[in-house]
Amino acid sequence: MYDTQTNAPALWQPLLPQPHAQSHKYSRGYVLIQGGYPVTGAARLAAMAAARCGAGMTAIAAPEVALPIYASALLSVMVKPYAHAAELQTLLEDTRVSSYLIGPGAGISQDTRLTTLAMLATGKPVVIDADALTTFAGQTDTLKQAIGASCVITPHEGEFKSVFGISAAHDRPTRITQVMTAAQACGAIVLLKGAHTIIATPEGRVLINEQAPSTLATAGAGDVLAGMIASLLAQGMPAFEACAAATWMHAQAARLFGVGLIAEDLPGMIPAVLQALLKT
Ligand SMILES: NC(=O)C1=CN([C@@H]2O[C@H](COP(=O)(O)OP(=O)(O)OC[C@H]3O[C@@H](n4cnc5c(N)ncnc54)[C@H](OP(=O)(O)O)[C@@H]3O)[C@@H](O)[C@H]2O)[C@@H](O)CC1
Ligand SMILES: Nc1ncnc2c1ncn2[C@@H]1O[C@H](COP(=O)(O)OP(=O)(O)O)[C@@H](O)[C@H]1O
Repeated sequence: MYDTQTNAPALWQPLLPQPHAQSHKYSRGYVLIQGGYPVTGAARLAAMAAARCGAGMTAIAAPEVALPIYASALLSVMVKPYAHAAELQTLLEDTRVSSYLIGPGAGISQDTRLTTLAMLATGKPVVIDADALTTFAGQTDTLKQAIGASCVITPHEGEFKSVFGISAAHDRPTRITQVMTAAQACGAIVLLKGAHTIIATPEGRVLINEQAPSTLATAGAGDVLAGMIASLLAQGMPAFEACAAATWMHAQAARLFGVGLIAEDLPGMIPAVLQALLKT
């Protein structure tokens, strides 16, 4: 049996990170995002969301060929170009990095898979989304062996099916049980996205987020959510609460914006959502 709670700020609000007088940019959390090529929009959306959620430093590690695209479209987000795998590994080993995100726009390739494993090998929090998840299709055991503390995977239904080999059920109790079983099987927090997002830990904690507006069904909204989770993890928020807070704030940002929402609109709404949460 499980006890499913509905996601609400009371569950995580006191744990939201806040800067203090002694903070510097690196001490506020450093999110390193793998930037893809030729799909570059997804990592940029994630990076803007990570920065707006309070990480003091957000950087995109990008193949050298993509440097002009990333650098011309980003100001506060740093771009770290690499020419080959060894240079990327050096970027990953920067001791100041406090969380990683891989998947948005990464491409379904052996390189993406190896970079995901290299991120996991650091022992720091990792968010695995989109293409990076797909590179582990049907390989839950491999994921489980590689996953250490604070790993979050964020599949939509299609990715859930490809990684865990089962279609997410439509009836709620079965769906929740499936996500809990998936979390146990891979040893990570599993966040199954959808109109109602389910968040489950390997230890059996589970939450359901119910306040997302249907305007969130728009390209890139999931990339924004992944960046938000990575940001809260980088700032030291416990992983389950970071997932719950990011999912709630993501939905709230969309609600505040209203109709006509596109993914680019979400990062800019985060400050108003955070401000209201930190005031109450
Ligand atoms: N601005 C940018 O740069 C953006 C870049 N992006 C990046 O592009 C990359 C590939 O993105 P993508 O959309 O081609 O792949 P993906 O989402 O896996 O769809 C493939 C197939 O999966 C299915 N499917 C999808 N969603 C489903 C669901 N909820 N529930 C069930 N099934 C679902 C559906 O197939 P069907 O089931 O309909 O046959 C669909 O045709 C990826 O790296 C991403 O991060 C995007 O984030 C957009 C903004
Ligand atoms: N009908 C819906 N109602 C509310 N939220 C939705 C709905 N459909 C999708 N979402 C949310 O929108 C986001 C879509 O993410 P995802 O499927 O990864 O798209 P993308 O890959 O384009 O970023 C998720 O946060 C999901 O929970």
